[in-house]
Amino acid sequence: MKCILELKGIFKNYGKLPVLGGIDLKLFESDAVAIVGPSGCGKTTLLRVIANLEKPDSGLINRFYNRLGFVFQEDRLIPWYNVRKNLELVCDDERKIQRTLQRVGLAGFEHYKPGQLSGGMKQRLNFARALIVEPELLLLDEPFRSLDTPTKIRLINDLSVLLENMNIGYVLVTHDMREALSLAKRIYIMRGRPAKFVHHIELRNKMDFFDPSFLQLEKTILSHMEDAEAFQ
Ligand SMILES: Nc1ncnc2c1ncn2[C@@H]1O[C@H](COP(=O)(O)OP(=O)(O)OP(=O)(O)O)[C@@H](O)[C@H]1O
Repeated sequence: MKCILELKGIFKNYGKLPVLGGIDLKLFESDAVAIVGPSGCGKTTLLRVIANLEKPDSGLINRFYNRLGFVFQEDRLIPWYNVRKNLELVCDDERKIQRTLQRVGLAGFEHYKPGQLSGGMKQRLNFARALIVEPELLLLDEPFRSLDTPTKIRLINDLSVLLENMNIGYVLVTHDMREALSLAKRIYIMRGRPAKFVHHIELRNKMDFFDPSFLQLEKTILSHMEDAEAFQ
């Protein structure tokens, strides 16, 4: 399997605050990875380092992909532009706009402004903005935050199928174990100040949101995260 990204010994401080303390990670084509960890441990910082939006203080990054998509934690939509115009800001190829709207389930909503969309539809538009460039690697920073459970489950299922069909590798950052277990095949647990990966879990397949074996895995992951709270 082709490696698309390799991180070796990544360290990052913000001034005197040590945030990342030696992160190693290798991602492959069509990979499905989740990173979980307590709030403030450095998950977003790691995504920003991967996306080259932050420079690490030391460490090595090898990038073997051409295009990257990023779904940011905060909304990056322009409220006075409609759906189409929000996409045109990223890519003005009409065929790609149509195809992407179909893919994310927003065909027919081209003329809606973000304020006229539901939370789930707004997030579909955020996915569309990241997917329209047809990335080989997609970074997802808490993409289901503030969505109600039924909307979240529908979105997770749709996104999981879509990313698999498009052969896109992705890294999902989340606090939510169920999101991680539903979307990832490898889950890394980050903890400490500065943060490292302290544990990782390999799953044979992504799991259904209501899989009965969820509880045990959720407990295992949480036990590592609770240690983290005590550690800080
Ligand atoms: N630009 C910045 N300048 C200074 N400190 C920062 C900056 N960005 C983040 N930090 C600090 O770095 C630490 C890690 O932040 P980061 O946002 O990466 O954590 P996180 O795990 O993604 O948190 P959350 O899950 O709450 O989003 C925090 O203590 C935060 O205050």
